[in-house]
Amino acid sequence: MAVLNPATGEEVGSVPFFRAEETRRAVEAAEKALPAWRGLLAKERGRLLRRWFDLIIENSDDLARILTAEQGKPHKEALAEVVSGAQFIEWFAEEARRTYGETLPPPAHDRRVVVIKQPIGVCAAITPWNFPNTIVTRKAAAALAAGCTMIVRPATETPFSALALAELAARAGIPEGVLNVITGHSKDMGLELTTNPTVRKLSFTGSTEVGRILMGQSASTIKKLALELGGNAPFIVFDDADLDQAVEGALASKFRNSGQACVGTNRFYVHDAVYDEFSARLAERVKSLVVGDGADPAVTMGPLIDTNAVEKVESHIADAVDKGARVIAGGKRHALGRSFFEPTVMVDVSPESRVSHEETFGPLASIFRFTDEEEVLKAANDTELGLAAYVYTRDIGRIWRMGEAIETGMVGFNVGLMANEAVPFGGIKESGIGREGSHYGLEDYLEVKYLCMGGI
Ligand SMILES: NC(=O)c1ccc[n+]([C@@H]2O[C@H](COP(=O)([O-])OP(=O)(O)OC[C@H]3O[C@@H](n4cnc5c(N)ncnc54)[C@H](O)[C@@H]3O)[C@@H](O)[C@H]2O)c1
Ligand SMILES: O=C[C@H](O)CS(=O)(=O)O
Repeated sequence: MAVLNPATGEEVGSVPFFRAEETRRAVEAAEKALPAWRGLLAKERGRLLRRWFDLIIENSDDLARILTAEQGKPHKEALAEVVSGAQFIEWFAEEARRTYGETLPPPAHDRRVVVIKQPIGVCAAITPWNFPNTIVTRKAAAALAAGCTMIVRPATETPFSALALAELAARAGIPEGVLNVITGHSKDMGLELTTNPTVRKLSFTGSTEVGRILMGQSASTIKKLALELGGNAPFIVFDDADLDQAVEGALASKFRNSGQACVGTNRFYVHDAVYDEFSARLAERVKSLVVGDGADPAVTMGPLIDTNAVEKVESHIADAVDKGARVIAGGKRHALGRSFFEPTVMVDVSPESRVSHEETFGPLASIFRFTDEEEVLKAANDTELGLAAYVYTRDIGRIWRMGEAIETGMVGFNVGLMANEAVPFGGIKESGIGREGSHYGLEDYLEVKYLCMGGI
């Protein structure tokens, strides 16, 4: 299966196109490796993960170049993703030793209660193309730290980042079968991973539509699930906001990875009192982005993953303009052609527009107006998705009211980027189940077992 560079159309390389049989073999390899891996001391697993982290950092520039070649993001962003991904491994290398159990007050004089934590077992991961390094490591590091083994099926478009990570894991001394990367037919592999009874957990990151399919397929074997799905993040700017902070936060939250980020802003809500100034300043800032091949160090925004993604952005712009919106920056395909698109800012967007309920997943900032807190909270929550939200205000009372009332798994106040290895990353409603990163991320790969000691 050929992998193409989205910036140039050139073939980056090719990978095997496996199907269900090879997937079964990968599951068997993970099952075979499990007893020895879970039998290691936690600190022994931690040392191997730490070595993996060290090798990734040593090879971070090459990993970033692989990432840019297959996914398109600028080298600087790719390097940041590789380092961020490695930091999940560093975190779980340390966290491995903190899979604590406990004793509970006995229910009777002749009983004692002990609670232990054990690894779930063989786990599977299916990952998307937009962050092909860090979304693999945040799953694999937690799974391996807990004593699980894992099969990873990376996105069709971006397999090499995962394959390179697996190569470095092998060089770090992580035994064969502990981390397995397979490439090939997504549906066949997904069906095998969701219905094979040896696989006890599936961790999926991708669209809500596919998450729904995989959740259904997993029911036949009652698999544990971690689902990191679609987003529709609101970015709310109140009249007391620091507009310098808000514009820089907006640029990071909206235009990182050409807007192809699940936690990226999808809807801007700006108070009437600062609407014109914020919009004009964001449009001006956006015009400074340099669009091109991410391998060029001067480039700050790469191509979209493919022309289907471009067509979705165009359809959102056309729909919004039909309903009264105005484009004040960008608005069309870039002169470079292929899947390059001009970073775009639209104002006076109607709440009836598709973009208020559909994830654009592209470099389009759609700015809605609001006048009061109640109105904007209602609008922000008017979606079946609930991953991330951003609020710019300096009013402490409002921060608490919005933080508690917004229906998302994560809320950033006066920041545009908030994901890292030490925090519980994840969504609510149809944005998913479970958390990745922090000790919550390790708990997601452990089973709780109750031991009842009688006859004391
Ligand atoms: N919540 C998060 O952390 C997060 C992170 C990144 C991306 N996403 C979401 O992912 C979407 C974009 O990524 P995408 O286009 O890769 O998503 P996608 O759902 O199309 O694909 C995700 C993965 O699933 C595979 N896949 C697709 N159909 C499948 C099937 N029927 N059975 C098994 N596997 C299948 C794909 O090959 C890919 O590996 C966006 O909606 C974005 O919001 C969410
Ligand atoms: O697409 C969403 C990813 O999870 C990006 S990150 O977690 O913000 O790095």
